[in-house]
Amino acid sequence: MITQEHPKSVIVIFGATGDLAKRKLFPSIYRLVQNEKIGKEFAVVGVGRRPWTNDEFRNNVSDSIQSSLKESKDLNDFTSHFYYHPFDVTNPSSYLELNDLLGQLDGTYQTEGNRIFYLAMAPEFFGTIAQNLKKQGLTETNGWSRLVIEKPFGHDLPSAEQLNQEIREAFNENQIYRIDHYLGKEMVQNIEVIRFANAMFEPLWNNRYISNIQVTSSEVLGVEDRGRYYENSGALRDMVQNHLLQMVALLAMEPPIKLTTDEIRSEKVKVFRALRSISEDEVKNYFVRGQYTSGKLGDKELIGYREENNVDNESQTETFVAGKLLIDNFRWAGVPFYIRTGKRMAAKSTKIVVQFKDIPMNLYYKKGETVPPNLLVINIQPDEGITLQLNVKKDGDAGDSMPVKLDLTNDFLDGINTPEAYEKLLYDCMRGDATNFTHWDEVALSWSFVDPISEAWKKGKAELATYPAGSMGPKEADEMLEKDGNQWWPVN
Ligand SMILES: NC(=O)C1=CN([C@@H]2O[C@H](COP(=O)(O)OP(=O)(O)OC[C@H]3O[C@@H](n4cnc5c(N)ncnc54)[C@H](OP(=O)(O)O)[C@@H]3O)[C@@H](O)[C@H]2O)C=CC1
Ligand SMILES: O=C1O[C@H](COP(=O)(O)O)[C@@H](O)[C@H](O)[C@H]1O
Repeated sequence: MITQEHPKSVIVIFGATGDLAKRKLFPSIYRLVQNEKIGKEFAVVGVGRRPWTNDEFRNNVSDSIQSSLKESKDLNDFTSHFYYHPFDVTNPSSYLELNDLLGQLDGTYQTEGNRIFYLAMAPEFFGTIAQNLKKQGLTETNGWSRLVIEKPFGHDLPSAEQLNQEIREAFNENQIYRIDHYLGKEMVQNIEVIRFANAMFEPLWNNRYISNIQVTSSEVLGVEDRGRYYENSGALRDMVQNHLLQMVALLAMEPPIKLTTDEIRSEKVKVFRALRSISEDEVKNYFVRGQYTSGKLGDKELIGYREENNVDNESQTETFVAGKLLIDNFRWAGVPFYIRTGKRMAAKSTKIVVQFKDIPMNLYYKKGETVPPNLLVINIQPDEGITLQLNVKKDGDAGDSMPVKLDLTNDFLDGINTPEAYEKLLYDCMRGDATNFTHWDEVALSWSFVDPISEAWKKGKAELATYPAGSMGPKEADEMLEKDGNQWWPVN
């Protein structure tokens, strides 16, 4: 059941001394309190191995908030709800002491026995933690207990199945919240509303009127200090298996009969089932992988991926992926969904471009010229909003037209006040709303789609292209669309 307001809970963060907790989780909890989404009935217990005291932990939380948010007030009051409990999560007996602390905090903060266990740690610990929580009795409370799991959920389908089995021995599916932070982004959540609340789009949202859909998520950052993780992951597992496929599912799904978690998830699952699987030998025709070499962004000289920390100097890991997806159902037969993502690209931008089919006859452009297509652009980040590219009469020339953009960016959204994705997802989890978390079926189907691609690459069945850091990816990604008579639309 979904709680309507002011959910109460103790939140245990495993990995509370790590990067994700500091950059995303603490500021999100702070904003939930400041925005009065949660009241005083909450406590946070941080777990890590570092021998910090409560005070050291609280100082770290304060620093994180001051460095991530423009304004911070009442920090002492806020951090007084935070407790640190150091232990190695592989040590079963330590969970008993943690349970005692949770019992005390339940009483002090009147959290009604509700517990969130947030696993902000490397995935190899997920199964162990879940099982220890169950075995040592931490899930037996008067209230509810929920498990939030960070990505990546496994490395491929077999490892994801194994992990799922371990977790399911301790928690039911309805207690498990697999986070995909893209599903918490305002404009990703807006995809459904734009599609299903506007009479003008839904009738056109099919293969009769849409030529192709492009989903780009480009990053300016390189791998930073995550080389060790990224070498085993690459862009396919890091971004495509989760964030990009989730956006494709939201764009392609049928209208759910109700806005409930189960109905929405079941429509997304149907999209994953209709995704045309690609055999290892076909991968080179549908996917391009690339790796950045040294380059320049503005005045800044950038090193190549192989020179980054903890990266093999002969690494074959892809830092860029572009792909062409086909969805074999009545609505989408014949419409390519092009996706691309990469690190060290020219711009930080997540954008969806829906390109409509050409008009049947060109009355307005000169012979040989084509009328620019109508484009619906959903800007997910850094700007949020939508633009619609239409053709209008060219000034003073009755027989000519030109494209203009109907820009709804500033009119309805103020990016500064838009809640962080993690803030929304944490709040959803506290309220028991799992709609914007991924169900196991979605995870399993997306691995089934991705596994032959990574297998083909591992076996060298497709070239690893290169691109200079600071560019929009390898030329092979442009050629993939050119073969279909299409082109990538600019992201900025
Ligand atoms: N950082 C990011 O931007 C994103 C991260 N993620 C995911 O979030 C998770 C965490 O990532 P991130 O914060 O970057 O990782 P970090 O390496 O920064 O943090 C790892 C955390 O795990 C703790 N830890 C490691 N081993 C143990 C152990 N045996 N017992 C107890 N604590 C332990 C560390 O504590 P200590 O050192 O004190 O032992 C530390 O708090 C990963 O699954 C990652 O894939 C997902 C999306 C984005
Ligand atoms: O999950 C991940 O996402 C980030 C990009 O997230 P965004 O919200 O900044 O678009 C990516 O940098 C990271 O490698 C990946 O693990």
